[in-house]
Amino acid sequence: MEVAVSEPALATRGLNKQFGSLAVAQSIDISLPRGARHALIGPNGAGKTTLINMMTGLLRPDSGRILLEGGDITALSPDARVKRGLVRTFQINTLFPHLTALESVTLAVCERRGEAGNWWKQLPTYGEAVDEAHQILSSLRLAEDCLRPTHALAYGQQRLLEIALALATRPKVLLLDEPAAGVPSSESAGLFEVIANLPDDISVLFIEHDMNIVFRFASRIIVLVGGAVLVEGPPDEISSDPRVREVYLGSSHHGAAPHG
Ligand SMILES: Nc1ncnc2c1ncn2[C@@H]1O[C@H](COP(=O)(O)OP(=O)(O)OP(=O)(O)O)[C@@H](O)[C@H]1O
Repeated sequence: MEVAVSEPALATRGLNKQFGSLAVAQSIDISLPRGARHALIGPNGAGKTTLINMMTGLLRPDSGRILLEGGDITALSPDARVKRGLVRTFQINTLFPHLTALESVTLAVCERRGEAGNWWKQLPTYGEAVDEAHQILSSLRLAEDCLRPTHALAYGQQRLLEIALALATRPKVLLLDEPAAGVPSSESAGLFEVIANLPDDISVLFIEHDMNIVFRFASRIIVLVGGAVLVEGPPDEISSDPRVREVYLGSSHHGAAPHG
């Protein structure tokens, strides 16, 4: 399908969701342009993960639409969305501890190529899958450790491996839910540097609570409060926005207040 260049990589239109009487998404209109490095921030319970869950199809919105490169994906299953290029990582570790990084990513490449169940029948092309996996791991600075079992990798490397598995699906849009969760703060900037340097044809939306990281690596910031977008803009505008300051200084949360 030919896609107009002006079409956002991912967009939500009038997205609404209630849990009982609690409105967790209220008329959410978000546009993620191609190549974006956007952050989704907000206090605990603002509805960030719920929004990502609706984008990926884990949760159905009560109303509204989700568009991937202009095409309506609201009714598609999570698997169908991954096949179309909308891929996420989770806050929790979902890795196989005893496989090496290279084995895990090779399996993910084979899965994308439809060879996962019978890779042994495809030995000639299996080498190509290993090469592709190795190249992905190199791009994430994991090549040196790619033959070590996953459980022996540093936690920051394990989080990068999660991203490597997502890259093996050849995503157009990557949704990263706290990709540095649990990583020592001294390592999280390195992890975000890798994310910022992903190829330009991958659009990224990440949830992150560390405001130093958000202001350093996001090109735009979407602030969600009480299930609604409070404000969206570039880091300098967001850091000096009095409404954002009030939300962060006036309520409990587990990140630092925006600086600026
Ligand atoms: N399945 C569910 N059923 C009922 N309420 C839910 C459900 N999932 C989330 N909630 C509630 O919806 C609100 C939004 O939750 P969500 O996890 O999306 O927030 P968040 O912004 O991601 O928070 P955090 O920063 O703590 O991860 C919270 O009040 C939460 O308790």
